[in-house]
Amino acid sequence: MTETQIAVGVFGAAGRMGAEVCRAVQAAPDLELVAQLDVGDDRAPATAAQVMVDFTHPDAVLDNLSWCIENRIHAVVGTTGFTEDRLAQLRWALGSAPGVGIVVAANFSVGAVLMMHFAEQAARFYESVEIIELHHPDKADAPSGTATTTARRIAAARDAASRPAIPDATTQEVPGARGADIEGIRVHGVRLRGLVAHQEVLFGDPGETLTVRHDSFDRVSFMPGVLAAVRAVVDRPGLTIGIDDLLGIG
Ligand SMILES: NC(=O)C1=CN([C@@H]2O[C@H](COP(=O)(O)OP(=O)(O)OC[C@H]3O[C@@H](n4cnc5c(N)ncnc54)[C@H](OP(=O)(O)O)[C@@H]3O)[C@@H](O)[C@H]2O)C=CC1
Ligand SMILES: O=C(O)C1=N[C@H](C(=O)O)C[C@H](O)C1
Repeated sequence: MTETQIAVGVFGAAGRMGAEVCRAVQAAPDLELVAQLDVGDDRAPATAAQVMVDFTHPDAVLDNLSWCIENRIHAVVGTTGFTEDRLAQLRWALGSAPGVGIVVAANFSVGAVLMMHFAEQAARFYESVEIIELHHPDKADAPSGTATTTARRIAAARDAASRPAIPDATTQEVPGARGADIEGIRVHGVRLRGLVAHQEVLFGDPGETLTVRHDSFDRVSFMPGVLAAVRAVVDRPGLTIGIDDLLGIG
């Protein structure tokens, strides 16, 4: 490792995302892969890391991050399941570790970040909006973190514009037919072999609709965002949510 390289470790290194992150870090001249950890592995090699990247499981991520904070190691986190309560726990824990940075992002693909941004911009103009997220069938969580984040951002934008509730005359429903209700926004999940990660945000007004769609066809799509976060987090103490700022979006 040269003096200018950032030492990086990966939690979930054998997983779909973790393996891709290991390849991306190894291919980047300014980064050095110093630890690849999976379930049950001794974390000792990770003490050599300046930044740990976590793509594991919502049940595992907080314990990994507590360990990072205790050991004053920055973290870049793509694992889903971050509720407001979990983010508050992280902020509180970071309070005892000045200088340590954590970036948590529901989606590291530049296109998905733009899709969420565009959807947020459109939100105040339309009477109706629904989200369809489409993923590979091996995904553990539904709705996706991206869909949940998008729904929250749209709900906040509608709220700020004093938009009334979305019209829906449904009175008879097979349970689940109208999807999940995330802060008043309907979110529908599709799990289909052949897919990777996709999302459509559908807006409707009298006489017109607008669809904002993003497709990740390959997990390489997440790597520029992950590496940008790894490079940025060493100089970004505290909690950063999303990579919009790092990409200059917003
Ligand atoms: N933010 C973003 O841009 C993206 C986020 N994701 C999210 O990342 C997460 C992982 O996705 P994906 O890679 O597809 O899932 P995988 O199941 O393929 O990978 C998760 C890996 O983490 C391992 N793991 C579980 N617990 C621990 C632990 N405590 N310490 C270390 N490793 C652990 C698993 O091991 P084992 O299999 O033995 O349990 C597995 O190898 C999900 O939450 C997903 O939604 C995915 C893509 C993009
Ligand atoms: O599990 C996945 O694959 C993905 N997870 C993230 C999510 O839940 O939003 C990001 C992307 O959609 C891929």
